[in-house]
Amino acid sequence: MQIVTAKEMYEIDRLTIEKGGVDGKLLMENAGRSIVNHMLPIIDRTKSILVLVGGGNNGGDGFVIARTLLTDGYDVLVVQLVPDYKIKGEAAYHKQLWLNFGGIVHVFQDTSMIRRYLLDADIVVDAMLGIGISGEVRQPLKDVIGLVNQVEALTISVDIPSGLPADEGESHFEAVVADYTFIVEHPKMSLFLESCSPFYGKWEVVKIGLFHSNLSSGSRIAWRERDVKRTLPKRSRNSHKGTHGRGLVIGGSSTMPGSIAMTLKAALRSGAGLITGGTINEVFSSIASHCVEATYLPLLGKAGAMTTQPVDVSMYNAIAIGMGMGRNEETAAFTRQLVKDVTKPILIDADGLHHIKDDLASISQRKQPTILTPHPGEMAMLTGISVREILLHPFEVSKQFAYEHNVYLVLKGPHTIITDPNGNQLVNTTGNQGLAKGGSGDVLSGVLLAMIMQEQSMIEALANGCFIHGKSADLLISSHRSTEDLLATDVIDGLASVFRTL
Ligand SMILES: NC(=O)C1=CN([C@@H]2O[C@H](COP(=O)(O)OP(=O)(O)OC[C@H]3O[C@@H](n4cnc5c(N)ncnc54)[C@H](O)[C@@H]3O)[C@@H](O)[C@H]2O)[C@@H](O)CC1
Ligand SMILES: [K+]
Repeated sequence: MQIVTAKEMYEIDRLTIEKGGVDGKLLMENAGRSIVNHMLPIIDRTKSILVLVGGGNNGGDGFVIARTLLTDGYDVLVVQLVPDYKIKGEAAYHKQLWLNFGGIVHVFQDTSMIRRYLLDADIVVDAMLGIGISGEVRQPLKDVIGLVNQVEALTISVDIPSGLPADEGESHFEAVVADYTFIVEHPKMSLFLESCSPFYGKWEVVKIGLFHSNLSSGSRIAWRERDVKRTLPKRSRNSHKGTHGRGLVIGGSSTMPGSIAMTLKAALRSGAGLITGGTINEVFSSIASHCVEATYLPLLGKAGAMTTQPVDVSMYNAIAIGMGMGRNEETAAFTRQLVKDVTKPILIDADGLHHIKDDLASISQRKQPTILTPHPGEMAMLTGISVREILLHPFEVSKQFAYEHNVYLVLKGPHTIITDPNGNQLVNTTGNQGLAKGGSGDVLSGVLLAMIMQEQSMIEALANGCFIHGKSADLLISSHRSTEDLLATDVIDGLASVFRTL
């Protein structure tokens, strides 16, 4: 499922009309009809429906929706929020059809009129503004959006909640808070932004028959279960423990022994053949009994943390480093040296990210993949860009960083964005707020390590790992856990139910 900017959406629309020869009026008919088909299961025939239409093609979709519902016997009222002369082109065509079919258009007079209609409506269809919005919402739409958000009626937005930007980078907006949004053909970027996604409510994508096109701006794809099923390597009956690779996890310190234990266990539960924990004696003795399936590589410690030393990694296929290792200077020097020397794929998380912060230049020289897995706070530390700015432009910030430093970047959050060094991006579609807890990242690193060790394209391996991790949390929340009590270790236990369905 391709994620688009407004500009890309218009480009696909243009190609469909010019190259595909599909009339724009037909696309609008398809959009309105598809949306009604998706609405039917959630609307009741006895309810009264108010369709609010604006002056662009989003409003045109609104006229199609109104006509389709009217001919199906629904009680529909249309309020046009702009004067007649503003309705042009395909929208004017569909307005005329609405009138031909016996529909009435109530033209906006004042907000008290809207307030009255809203109070009488059970369902509001928001077709005021789509992806064509520019700048801050003007009056009277601004007030109307405010009123829509005050009433109890079920609000269904067409394509995008009115007022919401389609792209990243906008911080000031006033928008409809929808209960449902039926998105035309491709999710817009804002669906995956922390500041915008809550406005969408529940959402579904409706197909209207647009041209398939490869955009020049690189791929940006929402990664779903069907993608995981298609790309996740199947375990062969003939495989042995070495087939699925040997992984090494380096981390842990006397005050944080649990982190590495979770990473080891998560990697083993995600199909890793052989996993070794590289850690200091104090950690090893406290966790070995919790994770008996792993083997251990003793590392030299000083004051409860790792110190500089050579490590032979020749027998491992991939390495994860950083979890719970602490931030002292010797551990940092050890991490930097190891990352520089190792000629294997290496995933760096948590404290490891702090250690390599000032050595990103040598990271970009590495010949084997480097995977960095920061949350926004760590991303801010790595880039010097504020968390606020990162959350405002996560796609662009990720792309630039991955390209500049030649890394695979997993920017964690409610919609984790995975970016490869060429700027291709996959966005995870699983997970819930129960994962916003200590230990979640350690578990994710383990799942990702197991994925990296199996034969998959690197970006797909990372996206599959994020999907599986989030899905485990989702399944637990939908059965016997809550977002409050969910623990990182529960997510490890939940992996079984995810793998059973993939
Ligand atoms: N492939 C496509 O792109 C298709 C798009 N369709 C619909 O068309 C929409 C895009 O249509 P348009 O490009 O006409 O744009 P919109 O319908 O989103 O908005 C354009 C209208 O809003 C007004 N406007 C812009 N900024 C404003 C602001 N800040 N305050 C108040 N009014 C403002 C403009 O004056 C114009 O009248 C999509 O969101 C979708 O719903 C569908 O009809 C089917 C095909
Ligand atoms: K809308």
